[in-house]
Amino acid sequence: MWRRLGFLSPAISSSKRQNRIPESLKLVMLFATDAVKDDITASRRPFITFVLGGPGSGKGTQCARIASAFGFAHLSAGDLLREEMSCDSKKGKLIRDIIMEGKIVPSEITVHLIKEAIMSSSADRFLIDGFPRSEENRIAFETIIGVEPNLVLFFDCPEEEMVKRVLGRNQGRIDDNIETIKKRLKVFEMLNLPVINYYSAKGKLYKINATGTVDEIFEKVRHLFGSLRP
Ligand SMILES: Nc1ncnc2c1ncn2[C@@H]1O[C@H](COP(=O)(O)OP(=O)(O)OP(=O)(O)O)[C@@H](O)[C@H]1O
Ligand SMILES: Nc1ccn([C@@H]2O[C@H](COP(=O)(O)O)[C@@H](O)[C@H]2O)c(=O)n1
Ligand SMILES: [Mg+2]
Repeated sequence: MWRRLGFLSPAISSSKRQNRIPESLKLVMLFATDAVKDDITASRRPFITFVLGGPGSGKGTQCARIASAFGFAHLSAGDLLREEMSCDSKKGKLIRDIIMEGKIVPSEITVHLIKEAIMSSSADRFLIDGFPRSEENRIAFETIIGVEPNLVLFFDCPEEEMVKRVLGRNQGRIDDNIETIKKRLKVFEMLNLPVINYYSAKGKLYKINATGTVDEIFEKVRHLFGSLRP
């Protein structure tokens, strides 16, 4: 039924290079006192599921189904960034440039947006879609928000299928073109797989074969969530 993911082998050896924490994030972490963390955890301890997978693996599609079937609030890191990107500001332009390049936006920006979204919601369970995309993302979330995910879902999909899906998406996204997709796939392998391996080693990762129809994949997801008591 559910396979806990064993250690993934590809492209992990270079992950150590990616674990460097930028000075700006170190400062944020220094000031992420208990008082700040208490914003979210003082009155409640929400059930948090991180949803991971390569570009076009079906994260957003399955999250929408899970949200409506199991009462989760769905927060997509990419959607939050795209909303911020549409602001005519220096930060908006920075986000736009990074998304165009398929790179990862500085963690303090993304974690701040997620934190605001959690705080302005009354939900007690969240799907955080497309996050953490890197070890830096993961460490920033744990430090600033002060909680770990209860569960991590990984939609495992062959590259060829992901490329086909993204190119057929047709939602006007600035990163849905073949040049950016190639870069996003590289970034996924370099930066996101180490995070997936980290949660696998912690026994929190559930890997789902993301080939097949939306309904077939959701059947597997439904089985998992149906067995949880969040
Ligand atoms: N199982 C599936 N079979 C065929 N097409 C699918 C399937 N799941 C999703 N799609 C389609 O593939 C495209 C990408 O799906 P989706 O947006 O859910 O992926 P994603 O993982 O959120 O991607 P991204 O990381 O780029 O946001 C969408 O057009 C969606 O309708
Ligand atoms: N944690 C994240 C999530 C996303 N990004 C940037 O947004 C792009 C689109 O994300 P999707 O999840 O909607 O595919 C992604 O390629 C990144 O450029 C990010 O930086 N950090
Ligand atoms: Mg998505």
